[in-house]
Amino acid sequence: MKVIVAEDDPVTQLLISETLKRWDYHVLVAKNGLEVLALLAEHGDVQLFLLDWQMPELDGIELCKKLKTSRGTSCCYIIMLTSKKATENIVQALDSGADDFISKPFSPEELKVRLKVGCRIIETENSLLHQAHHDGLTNTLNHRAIVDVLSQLWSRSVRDKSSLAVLMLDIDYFKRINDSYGHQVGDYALKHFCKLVKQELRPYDSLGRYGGEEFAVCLPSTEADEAMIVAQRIRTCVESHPVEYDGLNFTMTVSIGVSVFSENQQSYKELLLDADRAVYDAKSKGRNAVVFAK
Ligand SMILES: Nc1nc2c(ncn2[C@@H]2O[C@H](COP(=O)(O)OP(=O)(O)OP(=O)(O)O)[C@@H](O)[C@H]2O)c(=O)[nH]1
Repeated sequence: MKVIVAEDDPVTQLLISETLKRWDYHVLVAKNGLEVLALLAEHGDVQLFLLDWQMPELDGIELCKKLKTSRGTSCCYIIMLTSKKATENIVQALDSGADDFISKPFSPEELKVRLKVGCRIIETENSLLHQAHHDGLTNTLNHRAIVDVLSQLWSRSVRDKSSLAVLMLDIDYFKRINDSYGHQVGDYALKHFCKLVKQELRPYDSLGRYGGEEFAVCLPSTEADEAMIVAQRIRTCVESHPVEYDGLNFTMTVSIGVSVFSENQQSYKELLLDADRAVYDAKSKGRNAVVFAK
């Protein structure tokens, strides 16, 4: 696990960082709060912090407040390390957002177990957050999460006048798959479908389960013609990769509606609605088709 150690005394900094490396932590060091913020610009995934209270420029308490307010939903666990010992100091540290407090001089064994507690809490929170945002079957974003992503991207497009496309994907005759082969095979087919779609997307595109066998894809910085190409690629890929399960082999197809951001839209909901209408058109045109929203 990555950990940022902030300590202005070079000897103590070296002692702590070498000890943590021996315990298999990936250690990043800073000598004040500002350096921690600079490190985070490059290592935004760090969640564990060991902060000295008294540091020049930006001290541990002020840094705690900044980290807790700026990191949104991403979990971070802060251990405050200080020679202060009074109850009022502990209260102040925890009140400013620290999760734990160790008084110097401390025993390495105590530091080791407190770091372990931090890792345990970070892992639990990460797993809870993942469950809150993902669909349990397909491991794609769930309905609320994909709508949140779209709403944020839409606001960014309004602000920057940048392009944005949405694809609405609806698997064709999915009920027949369940009816013919059973629900378990239907579940497998949904997972297979999502794997195929994901391999056609860029790392910064988002796929989410909008409902049952309907999925939404957000394509930031994507114009209409590029979105149509991606949609056609997905359609072809699904059609040409049959579901293979326990001796079964059958082809699945998908109907896709495509819509793009325009400055006339009042909300991201219009973008979704347009894509939804286009899927409906694709279905009425015979399915296994891509339709651009008018
Ligand atoms: N196995 C499985 N089936 C699901 C799941 N969620 C929804 N479904 C099924 O998906 C089917 C969707 O059926 P319909 O809405 O009639 O659509 P369709 O059969 O795909 O037909 P068209 O969309 O018109 O092409 C229903 O039978 C649902 O029970 C799921 O998580 N697992």
